[in-house]
Amino acid sequence: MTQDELKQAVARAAIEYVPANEIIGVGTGSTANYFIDELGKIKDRIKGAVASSEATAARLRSHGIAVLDLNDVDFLPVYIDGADEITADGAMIKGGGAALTREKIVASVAGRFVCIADGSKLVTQLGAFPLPVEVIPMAQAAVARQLKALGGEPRLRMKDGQPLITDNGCMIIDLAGLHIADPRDLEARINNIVGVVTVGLFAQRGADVALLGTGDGVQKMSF
Ligand SMILES: O=C(CO)[C@H](O)[C@H](O)COP(=O)(O)O
Repeated sequence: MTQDELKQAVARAAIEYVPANEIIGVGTGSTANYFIDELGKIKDRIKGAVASSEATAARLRSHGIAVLDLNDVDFLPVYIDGADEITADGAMIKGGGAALTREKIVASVAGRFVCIADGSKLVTQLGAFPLPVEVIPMAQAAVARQLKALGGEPRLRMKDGQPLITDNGCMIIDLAGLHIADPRDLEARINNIVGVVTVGLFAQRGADVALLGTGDGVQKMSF
């Protein structure tokens, strides 16, 4: 199976986690896009969705799914999203699609985080994928110096020759070369740097369930 077929398989499997007559949280990225396409097929079963990015909101709307403002929602039973890396205990690196801040916010309001990913995302230690950190633009150089002091190699994410600007008007620094032995501790330390909006480590609040696409079918892990 191709990587896209594995992503489609987990997107289909995730429909089982969508409760009827509720509002759910929806993530960002290619796997989340496949999930949105599946959700479109059962759209009358849910009340609507809270999106973790403008791109996700547009795709949900294109399927006729109501997109709600998180400020009008008290609780989401489930948040369904992809990951760039996930460990066997549910800690993740996210933000490859630059949506980490809204992803973390929407996930924080959800009862259950269901991670959907192809099996290549399962790792024994986080860090081979450069860790995304969303920063306030005026602080990007100062934050980069502090991130370098943590042992990584910071690089400002670019798009079309310019710094990428997120949905929040901020920038992304990707921190390469880390071997993350204690994800919760590193999450706290990076969160503590002035000028950091969000770090793409999802360890303090990791996944509750992971659906991983493999050649032998969808592997389910609960944490
Ligand atoms: O965190 C994310 C976006 O900010 C995505 O979940 C992550 O990058 C995985 O993307 P894909 O499903 O395309 O592999």
